[in-house]
Amino acid sequence: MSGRKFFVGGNWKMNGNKDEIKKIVDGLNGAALNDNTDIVVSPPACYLEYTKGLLSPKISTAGQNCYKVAKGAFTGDLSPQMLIDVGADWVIIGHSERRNVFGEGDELIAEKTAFALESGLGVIACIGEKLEERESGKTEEVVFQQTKAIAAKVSNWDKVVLAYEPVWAIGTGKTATPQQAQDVHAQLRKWLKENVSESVANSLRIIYGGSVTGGNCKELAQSGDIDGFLVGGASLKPEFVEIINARG
Ligand SMILES: O=C(COP(=O)(O)O)NO
Repeated sequence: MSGRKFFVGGNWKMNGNKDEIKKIVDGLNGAALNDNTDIVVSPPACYLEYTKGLLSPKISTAGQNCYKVAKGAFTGDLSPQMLIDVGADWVIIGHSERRNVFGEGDELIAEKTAFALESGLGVIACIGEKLEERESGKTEEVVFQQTKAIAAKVSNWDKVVLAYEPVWAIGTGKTATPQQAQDVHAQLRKWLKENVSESVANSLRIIYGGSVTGGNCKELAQSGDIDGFLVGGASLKPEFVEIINARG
């Protein structure tokens, strides 16, 4: 195997309330979870401190986004410092919903990634192509461009996890096949070796997201360049335990 520790994140998106979060966390705290997996859950920001207070220490929390400065006149946004203040160790940046719903571009995502890292957070940096880009053979061009923008601003990759999330697989039930995902992950690792360093290419966790379930996670986890998952819908359900334990 790669020697890279398996990483599973649960992106709860804009879902949940205190009662529902308590039920989810009770389920996770009561489950037998693989010690060889880094586990992170990402509730809406307003529930981060509440969730952290309920969680077993085996599970970390992540923000779903943050801005690129520590404070200021940015109504509605929040900073890496605020996420750290409420116990988060990680932040998801550049999710396709931030790109395609809220119009965040590669440059801003790269700047936010760099500042979050400098502030002490780990970053789950998201990339992925749209269906029309895959169908026109532009998958590699798109994900390389997204990664290149991040690489231009990031000097220390130790606390970066790269999440390949094809937009056409997010929330659709149309999961990439293990071969499709493995192919892109391998190409990304090759790009990193050629454009960043062999050390970063070998050590960076590249995780897959897009309709991962308890039913497909084990097959996906058998691919050598798939180092874990970023899970949406299924992370709100008991099957998230199976996904955490996919690489037993
Ligand atoms: O957005 C996702 C994936 O969502 P789904 O698992 O619901 O496809 N991860 O960040």
